[in-house]
Amino acid sequence: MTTRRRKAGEPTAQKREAHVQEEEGDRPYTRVLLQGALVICSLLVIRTFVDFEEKEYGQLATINEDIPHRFIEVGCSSDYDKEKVMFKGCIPSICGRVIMDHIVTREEAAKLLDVAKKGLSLGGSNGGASILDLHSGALSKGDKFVDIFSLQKTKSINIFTEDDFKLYTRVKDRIQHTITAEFGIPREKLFLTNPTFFSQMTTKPAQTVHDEYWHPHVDKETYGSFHYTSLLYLSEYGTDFKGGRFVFVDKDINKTVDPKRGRLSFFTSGSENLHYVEKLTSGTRYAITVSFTCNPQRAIDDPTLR
Ligand SMILES: O=C(O)CCC(=O)C(=O)O
Ligand SMILES: [Fe+2]
Repeated sequence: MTTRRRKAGEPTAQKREAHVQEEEGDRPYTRVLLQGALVICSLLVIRTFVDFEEKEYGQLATINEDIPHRFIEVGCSSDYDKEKVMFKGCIPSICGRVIMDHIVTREEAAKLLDVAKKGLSLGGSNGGASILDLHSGALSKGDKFVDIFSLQKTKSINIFTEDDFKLYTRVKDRIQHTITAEFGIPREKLFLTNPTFFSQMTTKPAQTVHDEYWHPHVDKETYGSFHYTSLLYLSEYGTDFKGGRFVFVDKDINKTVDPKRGRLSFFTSGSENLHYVEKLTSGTRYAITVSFTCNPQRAIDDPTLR
């Protein structure tokens, strides 16, 4: 039998055992500590992310709200300075955004949706957004535009009725009247301008840059003649489509407008109202962009059945 002498400073057998037990007991304790730290870190990350999301998006009009009237003033950009004298009384002196859910009824919006669908069924872009302009007849088809009225003739079909046009004009007149009342413009100083169009947005990838609806833009720059832009929503965020919210790009936080059938949103068209539409993630979104100008030379007539 061999025995070994304990060296000076070497722990006794009992001490060694106690130490081993301590180490083994330590491991789960350390693990619990680490797991705790991990949970706290994850919670912090989630919190930061939620904060970021909240900072990124303020909600101006949600799908669950019913909004008789909401006016949000924003400081006017200098975009109108050169035109103030020329179009006195019409150029905005107060700029802003307005949401009104009761100017157009849900029934009227549903009928306009039918008009949009039957018109767009004759065409449709290769992806992204498609438009139908009842004034000029322009309809997206593939990677270009065709004239829907000529197309009707070639196909010997009549898809629109007098009533469709009457409804469109009646709704447009009401929107125009609402904008003049809201911004204090004499009625005879504001004119419908082009392009005024139905839009259809899908998840199908856009093939041309014109069909990419998700880029931030200023309507006054993009379309030239616009002073007031209005958007009438024909379908619903969350049920008819997902994604596709309208977003005002602001310095502090972006503000969203959820499209809702019959919801009217209008705003001054300068760079105080930079905006875009979020990419859709499912479904199809329909709206009408109804555009107004203070420049009588850029006025367009009501559309007629041809
Ligand atoms: O449909 C929308 O919500 C916005 C469309 C738009 O920005 C435009 O037509 O210029
Ligand atoms: Fe726009």
